[in-house]
Amino acid sequence: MTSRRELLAPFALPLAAAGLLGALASAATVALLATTNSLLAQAERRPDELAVFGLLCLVAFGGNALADMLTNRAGQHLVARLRRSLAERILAAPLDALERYRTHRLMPVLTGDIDAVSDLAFLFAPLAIAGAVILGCVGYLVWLSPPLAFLVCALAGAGSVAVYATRLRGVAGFWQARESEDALHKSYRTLIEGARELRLSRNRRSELLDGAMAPTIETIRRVNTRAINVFVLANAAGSTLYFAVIALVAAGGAWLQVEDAAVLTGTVLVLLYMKGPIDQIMQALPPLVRAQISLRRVAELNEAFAAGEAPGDEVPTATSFGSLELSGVRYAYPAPADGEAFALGPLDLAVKAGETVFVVGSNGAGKTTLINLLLGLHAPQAGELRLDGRPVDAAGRDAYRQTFSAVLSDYFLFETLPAGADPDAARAHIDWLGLGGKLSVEGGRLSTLDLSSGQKKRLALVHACLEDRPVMVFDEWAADQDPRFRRMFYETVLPELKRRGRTLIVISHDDRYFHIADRLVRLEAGRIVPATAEAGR
Ligand SMILES: Nc1ncnc2c1ncn2[C@@H]1O[C@H](COP(=O)(O)OP(=O)(O)OP(=O)(O)O)[C@@H](O)[C@H]1O
Repeated sequence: MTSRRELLAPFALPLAAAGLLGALASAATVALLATTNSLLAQAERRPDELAVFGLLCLVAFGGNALADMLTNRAGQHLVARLRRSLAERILAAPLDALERYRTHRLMPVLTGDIDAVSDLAFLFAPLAIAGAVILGCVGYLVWLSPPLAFLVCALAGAGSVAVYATRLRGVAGFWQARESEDALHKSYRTLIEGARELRLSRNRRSELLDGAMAPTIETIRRVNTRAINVFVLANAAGSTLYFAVIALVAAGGAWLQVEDAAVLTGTVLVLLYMKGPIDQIMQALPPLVRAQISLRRVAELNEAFAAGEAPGDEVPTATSFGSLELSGVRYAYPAPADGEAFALGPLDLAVKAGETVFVVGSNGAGKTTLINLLLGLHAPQAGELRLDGRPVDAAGRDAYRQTFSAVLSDYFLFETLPAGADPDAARAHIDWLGLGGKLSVEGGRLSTLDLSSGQKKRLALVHACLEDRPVMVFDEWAADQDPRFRRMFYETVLPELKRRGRTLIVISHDDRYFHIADRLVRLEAGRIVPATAEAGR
């Protein structure tokens, strides 16, 4: 709740100003109605009354337009601010928190919910104006005839209570549909990311379409139809009730002892006019409810990533780096529902500047988990990580990570060169890794990323080489290289990087090349075990 208030707080002032302007415009509108009624009742039009009429038109127009423009501006600012602040929070979030949240839950919030929240602001001025017009109209009705005004208010009050109760039922429906939309997003991801596998398997296709997507789509259709029908029913009932009130007023004037014809015509005129703002409020309810739900989701996301990592400023340089150390470090993944969690450690490991360390071991032994801890991507749950003898805490973790350049096993390839990279150096590295005829460097960008998987991996290595970082980490880099480039990686690239003074941490299954390492670190079931003397032969 606090978070929702925090999100909207900066917009309270412009929205309040818009509300005031809206109220001014509404007062002018009600005055216009009164003037119209008195002009209709007179045989002759006085010039001063016509001038007042013109002036009121101007105030109503100006107030309405300004109020709408103010809320539009506040709404656009709100969306821009939410987009930026959520992106910042996601970038600063610890990786574990991001992995726990899951992409299929993240994307609908970043795309749909932020836009829906802006409806709150866009709807504010029209609703404030509509509300003020209704209030003004009621005031005018009371002035015309208190008994008639009382009748109108009693019937309208009863109608509002009925509409509010129905609205609560509709809200529950929208909330249910929103949960299903997350499931739909998960299926969309499978649809796109599993495109090839789905084309190879009819069974998987029908499993996805008929088994997962169709029931979800159907649930959303059913729930949304029902929720909107509830709103529509409430609106229709409100409209009918409204005409019943007008009929009562028209026919029952005598019964209420209203003798003045101008009072009766005035009341009917105001009632007819009031129908517009009342309908406007009714129409705005569904988007308003959706916006409230979206705001709750945005606030949840904001809260989930509230504990971001502070970007420290002390970044080690290639010359200043001395060593990194893990001491008594443990890390366990959350336990799956039907099994035991994998736990790494406790383990101790020190890597000194200029060393080439190979991390080896069987599948699932914990090599990537160890690398994620060394890179500062996961925080140790026990023990300590040290850089040059100094413990790395949460505040220093982002700066610590700037020590490394890495090509991870599920790496992401950027289209642009690393900031500050020399294009000539980039071209030299591209040629060195056999990509010369495949792509070029134009204004800090790579001409294409349409490459084979082995070529993409070489390009990721180019990026890593261009970053001037003291420690380089490779997670099974050579796994998808042909024998020539695999050999080149171990016998040419790694020795060259070592010659340049880089510290190298390499996850490898290529036991033919273990002798390239200064030292082997062997992992088995999450623990470091003594390595045989294969390294540095
Ligand atoms: N995100 C995760 N959540 C839960 N458990 C995980 C997660 N990632 C990995 N694991 C578990 O941790 C164990 C170690 O995984 P890790 O990726 O570190 O192994 P590895 O030695 O790099 O294996 P490989 O040689 O196959 O790449 C595995 O048994 C796996 O089940």
